Amino acid sequence: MTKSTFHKITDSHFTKLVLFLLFAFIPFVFAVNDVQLFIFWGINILLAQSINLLSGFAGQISLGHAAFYAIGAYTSGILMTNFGLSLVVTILVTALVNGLVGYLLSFPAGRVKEFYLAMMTLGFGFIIQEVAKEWSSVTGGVMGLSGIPSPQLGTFTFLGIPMGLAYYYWVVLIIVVFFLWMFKNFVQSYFGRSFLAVHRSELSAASIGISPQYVKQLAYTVSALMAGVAGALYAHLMGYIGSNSFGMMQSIEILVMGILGGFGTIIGPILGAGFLTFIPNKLQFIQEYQLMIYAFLLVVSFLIIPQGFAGVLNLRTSLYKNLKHKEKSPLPVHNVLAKREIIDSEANRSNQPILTTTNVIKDFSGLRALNGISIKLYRGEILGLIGPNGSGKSTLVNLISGIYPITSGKISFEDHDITNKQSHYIANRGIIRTFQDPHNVANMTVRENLLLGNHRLYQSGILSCTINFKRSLVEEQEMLVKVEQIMDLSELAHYADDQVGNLPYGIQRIVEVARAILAEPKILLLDEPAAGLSETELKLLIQLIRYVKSRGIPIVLIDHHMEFVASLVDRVFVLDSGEEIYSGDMKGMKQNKQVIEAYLGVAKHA
Ligand SMILES: Nc1ncnc2c1ncn2[C@@H]1O[C@H](COP(=O)(O)OP(=O)(O)OP(=O)(O)O)[C@@H](O)[C@H]1O
Repeated sequence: MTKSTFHKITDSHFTKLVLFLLFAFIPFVFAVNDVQLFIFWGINILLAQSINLLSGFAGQISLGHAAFYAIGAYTSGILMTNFGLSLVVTILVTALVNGLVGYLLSFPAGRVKEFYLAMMTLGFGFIIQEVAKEWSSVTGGVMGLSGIPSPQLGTFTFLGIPMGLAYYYWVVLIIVVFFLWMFKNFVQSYFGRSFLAVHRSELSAASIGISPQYVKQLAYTVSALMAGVAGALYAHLMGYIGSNSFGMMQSIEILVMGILGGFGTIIGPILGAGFLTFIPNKLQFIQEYQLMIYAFLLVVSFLIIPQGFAGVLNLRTSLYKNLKHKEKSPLPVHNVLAKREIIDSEANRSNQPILTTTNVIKDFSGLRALNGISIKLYRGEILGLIGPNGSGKSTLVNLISGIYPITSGKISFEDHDITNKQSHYIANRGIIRTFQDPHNVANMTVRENLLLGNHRLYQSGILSCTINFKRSLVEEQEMLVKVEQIMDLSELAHYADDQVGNLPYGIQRIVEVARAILAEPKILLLDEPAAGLSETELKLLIQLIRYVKSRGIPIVLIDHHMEFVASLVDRVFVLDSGEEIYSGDMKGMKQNKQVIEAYLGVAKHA
């Protein structure tokens, strides 16, 4: 069976319905102990997807994830025992409380990375466990919280009806299926793609208008919410909770389920959760050596199957909704970009510039990379920014796009002061850039990367994307059509479903430029886009740049390839050691003594 046939079968509504019915049938076939195990699997699926969202998608390490599980279990248990609230209400309140805790944690956690983040989340896990142990008036302390209505003890009612284990199983099944459905919708929307973009590179995500801070806040909130619901289901299943159930070991178990199953996929963590639910239970002797076995599984997983079970089974999750985007759109290709007034750049000089830098200075601890640079960029023109290596070209683009803070001076865009604004803010205003080394998301396909370009144009809210409201589907469809069009224009259709990291370097560059075009820039900043391109790729690049210009969009073009620059630009601005040495047309530049000495002479011998 081919891969696509397999995906078609597993993705079809019919297969999903059959699976759901099979699972619904389980209480009729299996013994009580096994039904309980299936309930645990459901709870573990929520936990595994919760860490999958936070770590697998958004790239935020969490070593204390059991803390969210604990908060959910205690909140729900306390609400039910003390206030007699129903399961539906306790789950909703628990989800809200946990979401709030996750949101608050995102502020300190969002400020640190890697080792420090690992330590912080570990500390968070210990704190919550200690609070559960010591706050005995509320949590029952070391004795734990008992008396929670439980289907196992026959004390659980739902809508006034006593509920046995089988009924509880069905409730858990419905909740898990509902969450998985929402999870899939979320991951396959522009929200999910923004998570992976931030995971791979915050810098590059910000350059297309994604706020890393927002992504982290959302990731912690939703992840904590899911773990909280799992905690609530656990508390009601057991009828008793103690702080020992939410320690370091539980946090590691959650992590192992995600990693072993396959972070960044949907099916992987479901399999990982199943593995860690059923195997230790069937092989009781394992329990004594649990920590050692988990550690071993982690090492094996990292070394042998770094992408987990999902990787072994080739179960990659696509990051867009499978709408009928491949049907050719009636819109012609040139509608990818809204047409702006095309202004002759000569006549345009007397108008207001769209971008101005005034007396910009940039110091890097002792080194002055830019010394009082003032440039003006007018609508409809291509400005070449050239100069020898280390002259400050990229630094200027980094200042305009908000990557570096400016030492002094001012940058204005459409009459707004954008000096020292954050990168994603600047991108969202319409200044889009590419990098010297292509900054695509390597493990996303060409189509998914191009969809990232559209990010700043999406209007649908999080709920709309998660519940698949029609408006969000129509919007996604429109974006997919634009992606198809730009793929036609940039001859990328052939690579649409290939992961960008596996493609030749030149194609990766074209993908990045095409992605920038899809962001509908008001200004496009291209940092050495021709470097390393073959003749054919260069022609394609020129075609794309001309297309952008034909839509009236101004471009700042940095490159050392003089023929390429000369074939495109209206005027040039030449830098040497952070100073302006020439500004004007190409012809004048070629005759300018200072430029010949500083750059062109060198270029000849390079
Ligand atoms: N993050 C940084 N930290 C310290 N120094 C930097 C940093 N970025 C750039 N520089 C320095 O600033 C100067 C200008 O570098 P920049 O990368 O802007 O030059 P460039 O003209 O783009 O060169 P190239 O053509 O090689 O890309 C160089 O001396 C460089 O070493």
